[in-house]
Amino acid sequence: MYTPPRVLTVAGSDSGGGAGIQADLKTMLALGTHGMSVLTAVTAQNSLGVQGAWDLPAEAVRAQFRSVVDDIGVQAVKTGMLSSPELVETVAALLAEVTAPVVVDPVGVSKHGDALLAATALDVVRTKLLPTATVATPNLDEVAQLTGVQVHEEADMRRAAAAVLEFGPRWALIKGGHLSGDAVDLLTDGEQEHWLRAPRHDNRHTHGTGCTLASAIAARLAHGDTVPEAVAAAKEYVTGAIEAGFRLGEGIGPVDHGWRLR
Ligand SMILES: Nc1ncnc2c1ncn2[C@@H]1O[C@H](COP(=O)(O)OP(=O)(O)O)[C@@H](O)[C@H]1O
Ligand SMILES: Cc1ncc(COP(=O)(O)O)c(N)n1
Repeated sequence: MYTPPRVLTVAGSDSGGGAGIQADLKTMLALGTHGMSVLTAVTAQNSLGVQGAWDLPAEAVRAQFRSVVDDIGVQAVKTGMLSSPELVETVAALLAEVTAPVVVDPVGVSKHGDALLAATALDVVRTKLLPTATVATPNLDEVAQLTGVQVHEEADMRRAAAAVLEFGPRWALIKGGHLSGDAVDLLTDGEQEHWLRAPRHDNRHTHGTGCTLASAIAARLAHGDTVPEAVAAAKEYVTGAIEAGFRLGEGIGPVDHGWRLR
């Protein structure tokens, strides 16, 4: 009997279904894996923004993680919204005991500018969470928050990646989605350098792009891809999902996780 690779997301819930745990699980299914979740926080969220957010107790995060890892096992893990210093610390300690590859999306702020990580948690992200990462996937705002490096053009992305690698992830994927022109990301481990370039789709329905990309990387890693192979496949998937993004509610709609099924 075939058993699909198992992938775990440790992230927050987006009630609107476009980002967070919901985006992660849809992506994992679309890429042929069995998705599992450790919920860190619950948000009341829709296409207009985040209307409320509540953290789960650290004990609940630890218990979910134990339930999944001790019985089912994981072949890759992805982290997203971790919200508070205490939860970042808790998750970093749990990840330290995992041998599977870990994709850390250091989620800071939602597309609408709502904070999803306390400013007081930045230091724990730098010193405890990033060192556990096989791949860290900051967007340009997160790069600036974590390293102080401001990226205004593609040429600045090398400096940004070097600054992120200082915190200890094996690979840094600097996402250039917030620049103009082609959607260009830089993947590097400090030696190899891979530039991933896709046409920019003029589609405002981009809610969940970062979550989707990071989960797709984790799913491909669980299938056994190398990091460069996984990131290339994930970039292709997220680009198609952005192109197919659709209107939902009155604001920014989601990417289409099911685009390959249509
Ligand atoms: N309009 C767009 N067209 C095509 N690709 C995009 C677009 N916006 C973002 N991307 C890509 O989506 C992925 C997520 O990037 P980004 O939006 O910067 O992350 P985040 O959601 O964390 O802010 C990256 O691969 C980026 O290049
Ligand atoms: C619960 C939750 N987690 C993450 C994001 C970031 O979304 P994006 O992928 O668009 O940066 C979000 N809006 N909500």
